[in-house]
Amino acid sequence: MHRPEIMHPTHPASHPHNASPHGQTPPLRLIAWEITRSCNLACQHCRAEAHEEPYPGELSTAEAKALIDTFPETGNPVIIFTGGEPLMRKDIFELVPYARAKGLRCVMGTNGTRIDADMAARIKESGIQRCSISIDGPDAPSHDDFRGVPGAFEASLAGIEELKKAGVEFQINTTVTKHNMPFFKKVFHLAEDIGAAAWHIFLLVPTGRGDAIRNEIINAQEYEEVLNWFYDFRKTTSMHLKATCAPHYYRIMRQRAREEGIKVNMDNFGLDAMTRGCLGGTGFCFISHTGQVQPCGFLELDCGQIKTTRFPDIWTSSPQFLALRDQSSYEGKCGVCEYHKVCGGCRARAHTMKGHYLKEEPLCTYIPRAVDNQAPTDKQEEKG
Ligand code: HEM
Ligand SMILES: C[C@H]1O[C@@H](n2cnc3c(N)ncnc32)[C@H](O)[C@@H]1O
Ligand code: MET
Ligand code: SF4
Repeated sequence: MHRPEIMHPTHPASHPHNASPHGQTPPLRLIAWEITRSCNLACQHCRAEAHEEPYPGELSTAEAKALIDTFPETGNPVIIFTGGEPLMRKDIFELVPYARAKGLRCVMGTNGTRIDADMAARIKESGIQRCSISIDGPDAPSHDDFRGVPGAFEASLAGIEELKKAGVEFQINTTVTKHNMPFFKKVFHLAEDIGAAAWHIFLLVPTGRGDAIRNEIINAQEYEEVLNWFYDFRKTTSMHLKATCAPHYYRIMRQRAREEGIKVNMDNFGLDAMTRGCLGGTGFCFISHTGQVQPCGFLELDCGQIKTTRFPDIWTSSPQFLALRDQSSYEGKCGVCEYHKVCGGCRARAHTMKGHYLKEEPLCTYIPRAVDNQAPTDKQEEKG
């Protein structure tokens, strides 16, 4: 399928020639913007702890448009309109065309349950280039239980059918947990069967409501297993597969390619060869429903507030973003790992499970060469 517009954002370090408007500041590739936190579902893992009622402090239409005006100053980012449930925001079909008119590429992250024929037509007309729909199990019982509302599975699939009829490309987003790991392959096949352009997996981050289901996080060994399956699935499908919140995938991809004698380059791996596991603060950022800028939606660090500081200035100068762009500020094995530039570890998990966003990724089995040379006690700790 020809998909000229929705580029897979690449890691700025791979593009030293990419001139930035702010000297050393890398261009923004992707912004996830939580335009509302209200939502009609009640998912067990929701980072936003979203509920149906309106949230105070959401940006007004005028504030939202003024924010959009500043996006082109940061590069040419893809804007992900997310939530909460973005379709619950009343002015969504005013904001998307406004952003399109500025030349911005726009996509939407939705649970899909509210998309009927009329909504699908409006989405198409607004200029949204792709929708992600979250599917967390291969059938109604597994999905609905996790998403907190009976009928959610059928409603999401019906929404997808309407998008297809309206000619809107879609991708499936799936959050991997202990509960659905046994059905991983089935969800992959479901995504293929219904014609998804891509399958993006999210690995549970214990934040928001996700904190209460920490025991559902797969362990480091299971991560290796899932990401190795993911690598193998790649060879069998034309869907684009992307591991989000599982930055170790980009290490595993290189380890497997080396074993198989395949070079990691654009010819063999497309843009996966150019991107990085965690782009938070280097090519990606998140803007909350109230205008707080964060490295990602799962890491609630206050990197600046767009109501008081211009968004491009936050992207250029936030101390947290500057730290995330500097390998020497990373602690533990992530700081010395030879895969640092292609992985980076999940900063949100480091924050919620190890106490600080610059600590090492807690769920990685890999022992970097620099650590392997140290005393056995260190190695034990790394393995634990
Ligand atoms: C093209 C359509 C796409 C859609 C609709 C989409 C949708 C989403 C959504 C809904 C989120 C979650 C934001 C949140 O609510 O916290 C997200 C996060 C993210 N996506 Fe995508 N995405 C798309 C493409 C891509 C591509 C091509 C990449 C390639 C690198 C990508 C990388 C990411 C990253 C890094 C995050 C952040 C996850 C985090 O916060 O750690 N996305 N995406
Ligand atoms: C954008 C994607 O993020 C997922 N999502 C929401 N909350 C969490 C969390 N705590 N951990 C991982 N993924 C999450 C949604 O289910 C959606 O599919
Ligand atoms: N509500 C949408 C989904 O479930 C997007 C945001 S999830 C925090 O995919
Ligand atoms: S994960 Fe998405 S669909 Fe589920 S409650 Fe949160 S915002 Fe709503």
